[in-house]
Amino acid sequence: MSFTAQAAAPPIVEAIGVSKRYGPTIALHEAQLRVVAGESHALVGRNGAGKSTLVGILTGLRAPDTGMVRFAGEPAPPIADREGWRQRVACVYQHSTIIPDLTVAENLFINRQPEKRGFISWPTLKREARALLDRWNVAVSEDMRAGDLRIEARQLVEIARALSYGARFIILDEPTAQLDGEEIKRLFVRIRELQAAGVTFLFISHHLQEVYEICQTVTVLRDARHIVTAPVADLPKDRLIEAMTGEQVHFGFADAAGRSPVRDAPVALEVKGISGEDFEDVSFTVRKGETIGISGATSSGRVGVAEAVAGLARFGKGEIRIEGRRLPSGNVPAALALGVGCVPKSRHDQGLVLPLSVADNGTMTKAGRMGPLGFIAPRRRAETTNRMIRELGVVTQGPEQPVSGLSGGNQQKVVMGRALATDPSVLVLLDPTAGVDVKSKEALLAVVERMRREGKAILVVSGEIEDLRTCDRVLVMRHGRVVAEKKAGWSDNELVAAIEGI
Ligand SMILES: Nc1ncnc2c1ncn2[C@@H]1O[C@H](COP(=O)(O)OP(=O)(O)OP(=O)(O)O)[C@@H](O)[C@H]1O
Repeated sequence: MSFTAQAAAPPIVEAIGVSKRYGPTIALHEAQLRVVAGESHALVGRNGAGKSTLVGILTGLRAPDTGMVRFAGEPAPPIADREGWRQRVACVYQHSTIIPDLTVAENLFINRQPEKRGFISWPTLKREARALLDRWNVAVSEDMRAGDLRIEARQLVEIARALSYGARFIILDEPTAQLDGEEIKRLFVRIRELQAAGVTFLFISHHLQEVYEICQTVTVLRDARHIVTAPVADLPKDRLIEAMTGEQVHFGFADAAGRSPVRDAPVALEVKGISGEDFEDVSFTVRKGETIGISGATSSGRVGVAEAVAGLARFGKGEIRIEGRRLPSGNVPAALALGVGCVPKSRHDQGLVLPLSVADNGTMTKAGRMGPLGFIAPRRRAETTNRMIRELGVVTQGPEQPVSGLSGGNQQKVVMGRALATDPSVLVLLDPTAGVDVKSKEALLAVVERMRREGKAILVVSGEIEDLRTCDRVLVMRHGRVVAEKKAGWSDNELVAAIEGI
């Protein structure tokens, strides 16, 4: 399409004056979005700005209270017409919609298997799946169990599935959140190829540099409202952040570079030669008042080491001591009892019970400590929860609100609050700021710094530069082993080079 034809054509998708409330919460207020065919369009905003609500409306999962959605100038299908929506739009979520126990081919053609006289024709199914994967250049076997796919491959399979329904507009909801540097580079190559082949993307990310790298246009939502839509080239980073936060801000992430090293404080965490499923012979110590980072690619073994310290994963050889006392392998209650607090990797699968309240989630690790038989006296529960809400700045309607209604950043603050509720001496933080916006990130890292000053020993396991900058030292892992150690003061390039082994 020529540039003038493109400008004249109706947008591939348009949301006009869309509003949505959840009880007293206004999730969207007369919001608008206009995505031109062929572009990659970023949708950004702080946690709770209304992005997921808008995605729900654009994909027909939720009806707006007022306003409308149009696709290529035509009104969207009725909500009940799932097939109609699938032909126009798909969303690849952070949490996969793929069924792990089915093969890739079965996942691609779920509920629309080719039939021969009323029976599913397996050879045809496989053949069609192969053709579909080849057409979109997805190098994945159609016979593979979908649960065994890496996240990167799983995302491509989901994109191919959406394209096979006819949709040429795809929403990517934080697609890079669980990928490492190399994987992100490969994903971006594929996005550009698909874009050249006529696919339009709406890209949601809290990593603003990615917006500049992959998108041509950006829309900012703030407090349920549309703030601005502009070419990314016209909106430099400080103005973009200003649009997101509504204030001129200078972010002050804690930085360990100027701090004098902790030398004589007692060792709180001692890890000696431990080996586990994906790591080998890992040793380090963390003193009270010290923050140590572990970084590396997603498959480097960094998560395994952290989970071993938190009791979430087993280790075979070696030993872990918490203030001198030996930690049994793979035993969460024992880790808690010895004084380990943990922010686990996935706040949905391991962290929070979504239907339960802020108070229930926040005090869960304390049951059994506050009273006999795990019963927590209502007054103590309320005190603990209110303190957490205050100290961590959780934005919530109150202690009894289900955490499912909180934004991502506020959910993460509850996970952090829960890790701190037992007053641990060792804190293990896995990707503590994943999926949270710049300001919540700053707030969470300020809490980490406060905990360090109070004398806790902190282990931060992360791929995020800002998280690692709070650390006195960063251990870099590759293929299950610690291969480098960087003292605070490293440059981004230096650390990335160590992580990627360049
Ligand atoms: N099911 C729900 N029940 C009650 N409130 C909700 C529900 N879903 C969203 N909200 C509220 O609506 C507002 C907008 O939330 P939304 O999830 O759309 O924001 P977001 O921009 O996607 O945030 P994040 O970046 O954290 O994912 C928030 O205040 C949120 O708490």
